[in-house]
Amino acid sequence: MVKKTLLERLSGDGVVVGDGGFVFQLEKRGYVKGGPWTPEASVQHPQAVKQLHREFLRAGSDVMQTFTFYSGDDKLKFGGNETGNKFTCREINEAACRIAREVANEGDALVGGCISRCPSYAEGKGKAVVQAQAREQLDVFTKHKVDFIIAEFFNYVEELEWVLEEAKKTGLVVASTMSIGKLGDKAGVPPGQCAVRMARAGAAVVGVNCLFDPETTLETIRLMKEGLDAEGLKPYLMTQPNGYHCPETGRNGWTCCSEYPFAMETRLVTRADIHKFAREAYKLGVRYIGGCCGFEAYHIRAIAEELAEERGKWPAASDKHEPWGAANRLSTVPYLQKRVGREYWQDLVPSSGRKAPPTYQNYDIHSYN
Ligand SMILES: N[C@@H](CCSCCCCC(=O)O)C(=O)O
Ligand SMILES: [Zn+2]
Repeated sequence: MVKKTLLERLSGDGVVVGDGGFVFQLEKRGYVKGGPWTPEASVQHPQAVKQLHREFLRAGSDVMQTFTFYSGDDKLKFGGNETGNKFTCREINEAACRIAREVANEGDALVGGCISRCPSYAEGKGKAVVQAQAREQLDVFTKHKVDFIIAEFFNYVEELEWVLEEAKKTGLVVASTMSIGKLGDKAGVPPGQCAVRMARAGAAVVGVNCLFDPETTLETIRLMKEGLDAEGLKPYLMTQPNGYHCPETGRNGWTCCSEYPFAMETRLVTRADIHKFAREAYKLGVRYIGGCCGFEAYHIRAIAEELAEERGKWPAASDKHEPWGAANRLSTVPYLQKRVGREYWQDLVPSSGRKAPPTYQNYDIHSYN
């Protein structure tokens, strides 16, 4: 089957549904070490990586992002991490490309070769070192014929420009996202200027991923769009926020929350939140809509279901899910049978359930017999 390319899917107002979060999900499942967050699981536990790709494919993802986040050799060794002595970037990227392609071929999905920021930039090692690291990763993507490149999670637009310079040489389409909020990158470059520089450096798709929640991400992509419009630039827009409500953050996003990274659970977004996010992103003109850390398969399904009409298709996982809880009618509990419909779920504000701070509601437990 000849698959439509990324640009063919995006052209004509098409919508591409991205995948969800890998390192956070695989850490919870015991296959990734939180802290370094490196992707050696692509070599050590390929079945676990494959399973997660499959879950996102079934949920509606059009893209299998190679599990190569933070796979640069400098990151694998960073801080004395033993991982760098046991695994190389090349072998991780090779394994990850094979896994992503295998699952992508189980459906109509594309493979996005994922490259992310490297510690060498922040350590000031310079352009030659950063670009040599990027070439190592990009070479594997070229060899494995990935469908396009995803350059993600950059917090300095200059580093991303250096990587985009190398990525352009592959001849592949590049989608690039920065991990920034309304305040812009770590050097103080505002979001609009970051977007303009990404587009001018050759990215066909520009946007933001992670670090910020869906609401902040929408505000940031709006600023990016304004910057692009002012320069008459029209790249496609992409958003893959994290899946945790964290409005109280400055330039460094959710890492400022004391709960980051191992106690974020009560902040997790609901599927109703993601319906809202997907719709707002679509109305803003975003056409590559996915998620990052915290986004599980049911969140991706919520994107695919919210935009099913625009996409002209439903995800496979919808055969086990009737939108807006309609299947609750089949519950044996009378009052649960009533918890159906968009009007019930879309504005429900979940409690954390904890007694302190008092964010739980004083239910009369006898009213639910
Ligand atoms: N494509 C990747 C993006 C991960 S984004 C950030 C992960 C944590 C980074 C950190 O705390 O250093 C994934 O889905 O895991
Ligand atoms: Zn993330």
